[in-house]
This record gives sequence, C-alpha cells and structure tokens, in this order.
Amino acid sequence: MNLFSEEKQHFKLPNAELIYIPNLFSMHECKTYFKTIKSETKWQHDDITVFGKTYKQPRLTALFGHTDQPYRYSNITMHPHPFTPTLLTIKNKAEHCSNHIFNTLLINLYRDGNDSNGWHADNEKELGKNPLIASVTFGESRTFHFKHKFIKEERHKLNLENGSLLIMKGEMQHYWLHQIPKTKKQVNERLNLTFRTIN
Ligand SMILES: O=C(O)CCC(=O)C(=O)O
Ligand SMILES: [Fe+2]
Repeated sequence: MNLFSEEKQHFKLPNAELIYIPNLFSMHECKTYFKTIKSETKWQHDDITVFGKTYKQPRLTALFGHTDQPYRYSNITMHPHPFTPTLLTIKNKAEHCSNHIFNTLLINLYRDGNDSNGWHADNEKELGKNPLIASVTFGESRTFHFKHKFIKEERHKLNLENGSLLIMKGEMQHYWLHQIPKTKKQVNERLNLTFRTIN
C-alpha cells in the first residue's frame, strides 16, 4: 500500500494537454535524489542576450543526453553530459508515467526566490511538432504559470511540489507560454528536471 496520494490530475485546456502527478517520488527518494544530483552535476551559469543586452541566466543549468549533439536555445549552446545511474532511474519512471521515451534532460537549479525562468515555450525545432515534456521537481516547490497566447482569459497557476511530475503535451508549446517567476517568499533550492526528445 502506498500512503502517498498519487492522484493524477488532468487539466482540460484549449490546445494543450497538461497532467500533474503529485508525490510520484517518496520523501526518501526526493531527499537522496536532490543531494546526489546537486553534488554530481557540473553546473553551468550562462550569459543570455535579450534585445542586445547580456545578463547572467537567473538559475544554474546542465544538459544530459545519449548523444553529443549540442542543444541550442535563446542563443545558448549546451553540450550534453552522459546520464548518471540516478538520472537514468528517474528517467525510467518519467517514461513509464508518460508512455514516452526521452533522450535528453535539461536540469535547472533555482538557488533561491531570485532565480526564475521567464515566459517561453519549448518550441525549438529539434523537439519536433508537438513535443511531450516531462518535468520533475525535487526540493522547494515553486509556482508554474501558464497562459494561452491568444485567449486572454486562459491564464493559470500550478504549485509544482517536491516529488511531482508535470507532463506537457499536445499543442501546448505552440499555443501556450509558461514561466517560473521570482518570488519574495523565503524559499530553498529547487531542482527541476525536464525530460525531452530531440530528433
Ligand atoms: O522549472 C520549471 O518547472 C520549468 C522549467 C522550464 O520550463 C524549462 O526548462 O523549459
Ligand atoms: Fe519550459
């Protein structure tokens, strides 16, 4: 018997399919995975250029993959590291839940409430037409905002909790934007693992 509620939540949205599974990982798994991933990862802190101005990205990142094919987004080129045993275990679980195979993983480390991820869609060509993206949270929970590009009323928030899995699929990356805004609340570190498939 599992004491955790693993109730899958399906959100009915125009032009998107969004599935949220809280407590996919036990508290023990969350703790050990957080520690292992944070210490084993060689973190990058890239510059991003927006409208001609260069800033430090407000979070640390790392890319993992089966190939050595670089991944480019927002003028950043990332070179993948090989998957570690811990990351492969988590990938297997994400694949099982989403019924999809991933070959790439982008990890974000939000160090505190000042770290964030601005409005964007994961619509790089290499991800294919309607990409399925599985996003795992370890550590602090943060609020995920998502809004439809053309329907003003379609603006929502979802708290992504420790040990949860969020699946974005269907036409979501064409019609919606998402972000993790900064917060003034005192928050601890959050690890976010987004599994993707690059063709
Ligand atoms: O941190 C999150 O939950 C979202 C990350 C994200 O949207 C991305 O890396 O593309
Ligand atoms: Fe994203």
